[in-house]
Amino acid sequence: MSKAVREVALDILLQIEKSQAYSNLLLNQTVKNSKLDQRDVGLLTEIVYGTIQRRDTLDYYLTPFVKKGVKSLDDWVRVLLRLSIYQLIYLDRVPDRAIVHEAVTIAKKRGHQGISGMVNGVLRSFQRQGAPSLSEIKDPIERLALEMSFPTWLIKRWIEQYGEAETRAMCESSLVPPTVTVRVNRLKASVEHVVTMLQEEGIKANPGYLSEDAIVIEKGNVFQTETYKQGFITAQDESSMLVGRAVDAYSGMDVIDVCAAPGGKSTHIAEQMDNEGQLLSFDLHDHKIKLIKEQANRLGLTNLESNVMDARNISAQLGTKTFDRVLVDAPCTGLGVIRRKPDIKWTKKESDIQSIQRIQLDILEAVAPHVKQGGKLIYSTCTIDKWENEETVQAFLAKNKEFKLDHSLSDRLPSKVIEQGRYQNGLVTILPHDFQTDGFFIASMVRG
Ligand SMILES: C[S@@+](CC[C@H](N)C(=O)[O-])C[C@H]1O[C@@H](n2cnc3c(N)ncnc32)[C@H](O)[C@@H]1O
Repeated sequence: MSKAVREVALDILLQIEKSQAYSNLLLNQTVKNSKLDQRDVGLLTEIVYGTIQRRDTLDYYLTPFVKKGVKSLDDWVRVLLRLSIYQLIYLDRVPDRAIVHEAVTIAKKRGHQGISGMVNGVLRSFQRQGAPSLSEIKDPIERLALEMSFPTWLIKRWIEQYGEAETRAMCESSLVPPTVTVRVNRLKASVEHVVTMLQEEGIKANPGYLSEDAIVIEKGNVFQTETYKQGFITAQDESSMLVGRAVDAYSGMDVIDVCAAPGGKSTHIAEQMDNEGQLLSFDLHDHKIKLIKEQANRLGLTNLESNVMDARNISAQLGTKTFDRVLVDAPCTGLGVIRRKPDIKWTKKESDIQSIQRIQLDILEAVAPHVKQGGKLIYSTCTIDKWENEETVQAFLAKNKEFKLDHSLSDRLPSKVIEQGRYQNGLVTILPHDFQTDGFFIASMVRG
């Protein structure tokens, strides 16, 4: 049973490494096409995420045991050793003997006698001698980076922006498995009612901690339930739900969401508009529009219309049309959702921040004339990098004097966020460890 799981894990990890495939998408796809049972899926998920999350720490631990150097190993051997060491250190439910035996069996199957002997030798030496201490690393930034398994540039950047304690807390929270949360479709039922419906279908669920629309799923596959299929709920993180509330849209308004796919926030806004008025949901990519439409159909939303558009060319497509609310849930580095997509920390480069900020600013500039006088422009990201957040907003405001920060945003945020001290003058940043949610940034601006 578990031998198959480890081979599948090895293949997924190799694919992520080679083609920079997204871990969550690849894992979901593999699980869908496999015959693995629920327990095996749990183990597979744990090994894949854990090995990516702890990649650099695992390589550091392996270093004294691999004479020719971890980097010079064939990719598959390095990944096999990583995932085996990960299990030896962090998983209690599999006996160490079985972990080593299975690694050696896989090595025999994929390589020659010498390689399986080497894998056996490395893992047995590691068992005997244990992991080398990280305290030998003198440089504090390098030590924290290896301890938490984060790239040094990111640790440095976060320390500059948030200080050492917050950086450590953010890293630690990214190593904890993410919670599954869903948003209740208020057009159909209340949170309490949906919790009962889910319990009747064998799902352990509780009202959310941060968002008034959220339900936290403790146990069970919620996406197989009738409650889900009949459009009572949508998968969404609790901090992401705060964006929909920040938009402050109600029935009869003209609203536009220019970076809308796969539709998490658009469908939330459409629900708050009581399925009335007009919500236009656009995205750059044609194939993603289908996802928005599927969600809107499932949820029974008829006030939402979706189409392809490059937000930077909005005027060419919509002329001079203006809206009461404009949402820019911008493309970003995703540095707030590393807990959910751990590969982000290895694939993003520091230079990506600057190039993505250019796109964010271009989108804001292009949509600004389409905000009605007295209307609101909401800018959100799932990154916590200040350059993509506060700096982007300040740069936009400096050039667009008719916009001001909207201080009424605080009225639409949960009191917990204000008490945490994360709100300031129309801007809010939620760090991943604040409430064990995704990291998020929201700015609300009003056109004078
Ligand atoms: C953070 S995601 C949006 C998530 C979405 N709002 C939700 O809640 O489900 C950013 C989206 O922006 C889209 N995008 C990137 N550049 C764009 C552009 N120039 N114009 C419109 N959409 C763009 C991407 O395809 C991606 O779907």
